[in-house]
Amino acid sequence: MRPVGSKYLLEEPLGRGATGTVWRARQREAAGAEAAVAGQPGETVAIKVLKEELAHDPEIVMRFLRERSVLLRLTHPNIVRTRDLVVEGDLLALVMDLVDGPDLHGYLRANGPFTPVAAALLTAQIADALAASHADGVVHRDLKPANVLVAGGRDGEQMHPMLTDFGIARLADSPGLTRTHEFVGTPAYIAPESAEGRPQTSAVDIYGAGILLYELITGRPPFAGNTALEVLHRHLSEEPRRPTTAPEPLWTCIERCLRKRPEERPSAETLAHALRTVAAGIGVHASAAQAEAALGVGALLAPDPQPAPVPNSGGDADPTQVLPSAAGGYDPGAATSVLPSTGAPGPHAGPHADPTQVLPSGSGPANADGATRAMPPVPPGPGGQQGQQPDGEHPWQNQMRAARDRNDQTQVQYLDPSQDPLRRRPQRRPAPQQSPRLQPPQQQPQHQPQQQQQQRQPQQQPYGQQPYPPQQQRGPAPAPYAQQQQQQQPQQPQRQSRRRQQEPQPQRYAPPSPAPEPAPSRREPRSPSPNRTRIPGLGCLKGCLFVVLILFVGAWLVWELTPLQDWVADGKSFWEASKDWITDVKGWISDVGGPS
Ligand SMILES: Nc1ncnc2c1ncn2[C@@H]1O[C@H](COP(=O)(O)OP(=O)(O)OP(=O)(O)O)[C@@H](O)[C@H]1O
Repeated sequence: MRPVGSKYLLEEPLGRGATGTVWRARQREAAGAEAAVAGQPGETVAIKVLKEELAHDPEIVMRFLRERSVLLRLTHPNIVRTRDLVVEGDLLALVMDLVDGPDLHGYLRANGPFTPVAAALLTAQIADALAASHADGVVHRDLKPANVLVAGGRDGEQMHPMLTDFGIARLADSPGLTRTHEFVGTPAYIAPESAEGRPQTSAVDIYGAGILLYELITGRPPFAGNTALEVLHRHLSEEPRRPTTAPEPLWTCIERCLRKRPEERPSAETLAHALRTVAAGIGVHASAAQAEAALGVGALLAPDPQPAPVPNSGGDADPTQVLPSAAGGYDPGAATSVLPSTGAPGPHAGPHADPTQVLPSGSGPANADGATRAMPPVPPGPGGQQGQQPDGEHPWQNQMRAARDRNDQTQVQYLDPSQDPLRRRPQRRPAPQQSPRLQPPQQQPQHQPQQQQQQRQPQQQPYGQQPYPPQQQRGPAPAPYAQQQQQQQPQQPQRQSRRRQQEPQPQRYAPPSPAPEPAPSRREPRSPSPNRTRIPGLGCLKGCLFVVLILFVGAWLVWELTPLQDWVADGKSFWEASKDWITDVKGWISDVGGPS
């Protein structure tokens, strides 16, 4: 097992995403005061180890530390709690509560679409989580089924969705990673303004909630295509079609969320209320008043008057400029990608964006937005003045060093390379309902079509053995909800995860010393052939020569050892005798016919 910081041990990978790998891990000892949750020795947690390329980028490391307080204080029953942030050497990790359940993407693939009532109630809880985070100035920006973990749901329990990956989009959105004018997100879930590089607000999460709701009731997102470019175009230009399975009030909610103009979308709080009204009014036990309220849900869905802004999220859109570059393979349902933005660089983004713009300071444009408000104050430097380190050190580098010092206390212990969990990949296991996945685009150099090719793969299946309740058996739900859920068959759920293409693993723990445990037996590698030179046709030539030799020897033996020679001689006499015989016959014939 591999230690992360001095407090945690990674046990097994749970899944891999675009920004890192999530591990089941165990707490070695209680975390320090800097953690939001101290935890107990032996406690199981989930740890997201961010990709090395993120961890190597000083800008991202600083952003990681800057976001520390935002992430740690974000608590809500429908948000996966971040317990601690670990900086160890150049390893960055988020310690989270371990959620015992599949993600919504895997659940959906295993169980099929939800009933409208169930989908409305589930999305209402997700909207609750969004409302709480938006109130705190935090916009998720990567809402999708894979980022919703589902706890509960067994033995009649009600499903409990929990939103995860908060702040990850913000981390990955660093100029260090995206370098040029790009955005981080999932094409199927990207809001039009993000696709165009226009400024983003919390309305992007509402758009994501609309897509999610659509996917929950149909099993697929409304805008699909073979390339990211195609999907982006559809988000920008196509109106979603009402699915046959969507009751009118529910469609009203979806349609409002999917408005192209962000300022026409409702707030998360309004959406949650509207969805509960719809769920109560479309069930079979709905009263006349409830049904009427559901039909009038449009009146509830007023546009959000004050959406929370996303800092540095583009501007000055020019869709024609960059859209054609957003081509490439595309996984419609899954992966978070770093995509080229479809807009021109805005005042706070782009290749020349000044990262310090997002640093809290007394004034300036960065301070005007909500997310900046949520950031912790800049600590004073050694000289007591913020941002004025003698060697021009970035004000956040103190924190970075302090965090590293804190975590570098980790004892360096021998780790057999074959046992290093960071070298292992999530296990691929057969899955009953694995959906075929398309290859998403891969990240390309600057100004090129880029996306990260990712592949979902089945992974450890902690739920594979346990019957997860089907949507129609999901426990004490509101009466209409429970009744509506009697049309679908139960299936085994499974967790699914994504794996980026051949992502290199951190290899920091391989000091040579005796192995504490015997390494698992491995197949002996096949020894290479001694004849390493391959001559085309040599085998055939050798075969032919061998056959000729055999024939020659055989013929010689037959000639010498059999009476063939006598037979040949006899054959000559016989031939001559035959000729004499023929001559005699001819003479006889001429004698017979001659005088007469
Ligand atoms: N707190 C957690 N508890 C249990 N499992 C988790 C937790 N967080 C993530 N997982 C599992 O790990 C998988 C991978 O998580 P990750 O967030 O890296 O994936 P992702 O959201 O698909 O990736 P990305 O958004 O970076 O493309 C998830 O699909 C989920 O099954």
